[in-house]
Amino acid sequence: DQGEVSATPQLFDVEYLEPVQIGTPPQTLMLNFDTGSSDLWVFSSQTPSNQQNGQKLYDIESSTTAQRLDNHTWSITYGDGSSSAGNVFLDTVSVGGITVSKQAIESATTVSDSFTRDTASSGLLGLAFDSINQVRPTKQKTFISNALDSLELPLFTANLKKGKPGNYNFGFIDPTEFTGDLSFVDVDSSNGFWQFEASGFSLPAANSTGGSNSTAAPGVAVSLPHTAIADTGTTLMILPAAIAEAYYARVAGAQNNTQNGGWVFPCNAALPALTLHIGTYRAVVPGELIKYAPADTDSFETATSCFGGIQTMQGVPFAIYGDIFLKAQFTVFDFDGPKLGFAPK
Ligand SMILES: Cc1ccc(-c2noc([C@H]3C[C@@H](O)CN3)n2)cc1F
Repeated sequence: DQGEVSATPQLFDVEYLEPVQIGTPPQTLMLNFDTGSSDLWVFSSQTPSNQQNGQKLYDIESSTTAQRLDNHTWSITYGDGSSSAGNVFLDTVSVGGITVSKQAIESATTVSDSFTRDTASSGLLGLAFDSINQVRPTKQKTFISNALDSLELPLFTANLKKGKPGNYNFGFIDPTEFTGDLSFVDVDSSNGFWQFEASGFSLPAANSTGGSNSTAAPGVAVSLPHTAIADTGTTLMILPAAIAEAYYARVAGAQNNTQNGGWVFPCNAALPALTLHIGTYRAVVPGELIKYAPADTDSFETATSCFGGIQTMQGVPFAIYGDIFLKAQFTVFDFDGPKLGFAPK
């Protein structure tokens, strides 16, 4: 089989939502596909009403194929401290025409505030490795793990875009979605993530006049080996401080302001491209993608201070190449290897 679903960005591309059919007759819920986790959980008829805020629910009782997975529960905490927990059911799940019967559906009996406030999302669909699934006493498989044997190729691709719908494909690589050749890098899945090694970065030559989306020949290359994960469920790029410092040193007026949560800069600043070195691949992230969101008002029209798409975070053992990065690269998540493929688009 082959499948394709749209990936629709929410405000400021904070997350991307994809339609998923659950149960019989099918109930379509918008879920957040997350290559940084491995649980498929949903707001459901078991979610307390005071923790709901209009989210569409998985109505367990009205699905004729729902089966309770007795004595199994789940509980998960995400990188930003948000969390959810509940019971487990098995039911039929389809994504872009790819169907898995007896998929573990994790029904939320509690969700933290940020999920309650996230009104458009009915939950998450994890696309990382089964080893970090949080169902106990017996871990459950992800949708992609269950679907793998039925796919033409054991892979899926992510094609996220700035401010407009992109797509995920399952089981095939669409050559019209990228330019040039794909570059592949080995994945170490021992921590359950799409984890790989990056070797450094480069910035445009200081005196280049290249604008915010210039892809002028990158200037000096800086060797800075670091481990990273490809994470569609993280909005920004969380990078080693050395890279963030070198980048924002090239942005007039940039400052790392802990009270508004990280690196900000004047919205009229010229933002250089950042090029990340992954094996022989040079992943260019244009400056326009790094001008992430207004920081001092709700709109780019009135904001003077803007929040950077490149941030740092204490205590995270690896860099997180999130949506800011993935908006600039066509990415192949290949279970054969496993390996990641990147290409410009
Ligand atoms: C409200 C809300 C909060 C967090 C997340 C969230 N989803 O994936 C991730 C990243 C970080 C790591 O945990 C795995 N991938 N974060 C989604 C939300 F809708």
